[in-house]
Amino acid sequence: MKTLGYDFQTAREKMLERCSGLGSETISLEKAYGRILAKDVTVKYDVPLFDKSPLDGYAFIDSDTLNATKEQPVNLTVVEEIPAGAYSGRELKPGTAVKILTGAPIPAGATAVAKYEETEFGTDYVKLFHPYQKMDNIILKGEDINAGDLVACEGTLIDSAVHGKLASQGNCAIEVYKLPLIGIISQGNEVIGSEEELRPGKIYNTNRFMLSGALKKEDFSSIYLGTSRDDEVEIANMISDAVCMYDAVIMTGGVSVGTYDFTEAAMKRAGAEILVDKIFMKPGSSCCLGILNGVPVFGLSGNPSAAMTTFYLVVLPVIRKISGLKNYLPKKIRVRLNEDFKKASKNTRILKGSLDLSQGTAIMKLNQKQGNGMVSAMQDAEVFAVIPSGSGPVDKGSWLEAYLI
Ligand SMILES: Nc1nc2c(c(=O)[nH]1)N[C@H]1C(S)=C(S)[C@@H](COP(=O)(O)OP(=O)(O)OC[C@H]3O[C@@H](n4cnc5c(N)ncnc54)[C@H](O)[C@@H]3O)O[C@H]1N2
Ligand code: MOO
Repeated sequence: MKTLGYDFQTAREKMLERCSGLGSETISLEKAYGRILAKDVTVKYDVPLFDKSPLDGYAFIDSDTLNATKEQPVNLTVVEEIPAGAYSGRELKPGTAVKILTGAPIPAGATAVAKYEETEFGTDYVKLFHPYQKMDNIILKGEDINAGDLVACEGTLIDSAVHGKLASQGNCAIEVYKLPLIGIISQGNEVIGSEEELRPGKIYNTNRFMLSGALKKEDFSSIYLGTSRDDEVEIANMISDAVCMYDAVIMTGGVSVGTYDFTEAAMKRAGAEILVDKIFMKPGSSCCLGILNGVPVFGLSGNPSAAMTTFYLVVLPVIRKISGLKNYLPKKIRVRLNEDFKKASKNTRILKGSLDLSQGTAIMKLNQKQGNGMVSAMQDAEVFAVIPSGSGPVDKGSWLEAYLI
């Protein structure tokens, strides 16, 4: 008897509120890409560290150019060259200029930069043909990042931009959350491995690869722990072992109400607390989700598309949260259907499709195969759209709430 049924948001919340980030570890900047910050990082050094030139040209004092015209240019004496990486200790005097290269520090006293193309120059002079304003073509110290600013807060993914910001502060040790490792268990007397000979009634295991691939796409590592027979004790033992070694366990199969569906009984036998035993959506309603020794255990449908629906809407956000990520929920958008969806939806229905952004709006191209047991239903899927329960057929051009997967 199923008594713990919820909409997918509530089911997800039930699991999320019982899970949190693993401990932290300190790693080098070299290894930081793709990891998640375990504490706020503030800036030590201004970026840039000094006022600098954005151009190859000449630096000078703006007031020297007050009367410069095309006909009567101002002629300044070039006293020095400052390439990037060099530094001039001299203060610039009126009537003089320095040749300066992109990225080089502006010398003391200089207040403007002109690019080569606007000047006429020789080795020891430069002519300027119009007046310049104070700070023309000067990148100011701290303009990009100010010392004391927050580089990124706890729970942020170190993507290439954040990695760059961290790198701007020198070779620092970075505190990140430990990486979760996920165990995958398949279930079913009918399920065989791809190396095995196909016999009548048997099927090849597709779910383990769909799950491990979807995890890998988000940089989560998983290990396939094998396929159990439809046997309550065997499944319970696999779950008990798995929660000692892994930070989350995902199983498929055996969550319905048939004679050979043992997931819930096995989870209970292993000592798990069951938090959800049904989700009000199609596909993906059949599931059994719980916690054992603080480790989330997800029993998903054996049907491939049903399993992946629950995976993206419920399981992945929980795994993201365990990994320390602050933004763990799937991104919500609105999409327009590219064709009629003719069936009425008694339950909340999750449609799969791809996104076409070429016409300036998010158009969802419905996958032609939507069945809960179909492997093809997930092909090219980028977005899950939600048809609310009780809806009739949905017309082409209708707007639906959707989630990016
Ligand atoms: N009397 C009822 N029967 C069913 C109901 C129901 O409400 N009442 N719900 C149906 C729905 S909806 C779903 S979804 C499935 C859920 O089934 P199970 O989670 O118990 O999964 P199995 O029966 O073990 O398998 C279902 C299907 O998937 C195939 N399978 C299993 N594992 C794999 C794998 N690793 N790779 C590929 N395919 C797999 C399996 O052979 C079955 O065909 O229950 C309905 N029944
Ligand atoms: O429960 Mo099934 O998972 O609706 O497709």
